[in-house]
Amino acid sequence: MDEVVLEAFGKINLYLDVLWKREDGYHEIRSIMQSIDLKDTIKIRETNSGMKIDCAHPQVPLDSSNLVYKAWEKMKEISGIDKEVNITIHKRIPVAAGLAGGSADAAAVIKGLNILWDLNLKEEDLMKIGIKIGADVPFCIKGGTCLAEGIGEKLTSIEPFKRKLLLIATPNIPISTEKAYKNLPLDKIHAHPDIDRFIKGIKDKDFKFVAKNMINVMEYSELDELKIIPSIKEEMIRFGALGSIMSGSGPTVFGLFEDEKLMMKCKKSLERKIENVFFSRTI
Ligand SMILES: C[C@@](CO)(OP(=O)(O)O)[C@H](O)COP(=O)(O)OP(=O)(O)OC[C@H]1O[C@@H](n2ccc(N)nc2=O)[C@H](O)[C@@H]1O
Ligand SMILES: Nc1ncnc2c1ncn2[C@@H]1O[C@H](COP(=O)(O)OP(=O)(O)O)[C@@H](O)[C@H]1O
Repeated sequence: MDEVVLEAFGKINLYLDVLWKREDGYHEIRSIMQSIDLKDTIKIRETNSGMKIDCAHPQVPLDSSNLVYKAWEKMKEISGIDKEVNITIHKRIPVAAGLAGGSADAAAVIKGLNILWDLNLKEEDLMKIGIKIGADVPFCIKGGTCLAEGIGEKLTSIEPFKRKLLLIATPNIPISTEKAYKNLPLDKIHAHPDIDRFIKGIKDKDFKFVAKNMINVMEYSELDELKIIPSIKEEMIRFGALGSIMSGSGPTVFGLFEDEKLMMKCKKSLERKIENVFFSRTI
């Protein structure tokens, strides 16, 4: 085999709490991470003519700063295999949007090279490689519905929260994750919501409870780029979403709906002011 094609699924945070800043600059978090059916497609092909990345999306770098390049470098280092590859990214996940698009692509390359190079590494080993690239990469390798702790790398699968209707609205305002964390006034976040109760809601399949209790403390980040968030959330609720919050460091806002027709109406309304509005489902 000299070629593999993989799907790289995006994620949302159904719950995101930031606890404290560590000495290494990273933040300790507690999150419920959820895979969604919005995906990039990654093709990895062995080549002798130099490492090359192809992607038609103008915001995706094609050099060594691309997370797929870093994933290839790490896999070479760990396996001792020094083979060049051509990686083609079909980008559908909005970039720098809080949906972990770059991390999903890196996760797909880690999994893909494990297959292509016959490494037989276990999922846990792949996740350890993933954390060297980014905090969201281990989750993108594992997928599903997980409690994420530490900086996002300590993952515990919980009851699946599948096939829930999502409306996703991504304003065209790329946000740097680093800046969003830096501008988070941790001293003002006093009430940390009850995650155990939230997880119980997922286990009990209490969809309404989950939808109404979703929370993302990163919405408090003091960035001008995030000023648009409350109005999108309000519009989602006005049109019948059972709950609506920002995903990750934003600016994507998603709403959980029960009624497809209401969701359709909401999409039409939001499209008047937001560039990217689309339907998705949890997986
Ligand atoms: C906020 C979250 C929530 O799932 O997602 P996104 O909005 O990026 O999708 C994650 O914590 C983001 O994970 P990820 O985007 O992989 O972060 P990384 O590339 O590892 O780190 C980028 C920068 O964010 C900050 N960072 C990241 C993770 C974390 N737990 N604490 C941090 O302080 C650090 O300043 C780091 O330099
Ligand atoms: N494969 C990739 N896809 C998207 N962005 C990438 C990729 N590799 C590196 N990047 C860079 O990473 C930044 C964050 O991208 P992304 O992972 O989409 O956002 P987020 O962390 O908010 O989910 C982008 O600004 C982009 O320059």
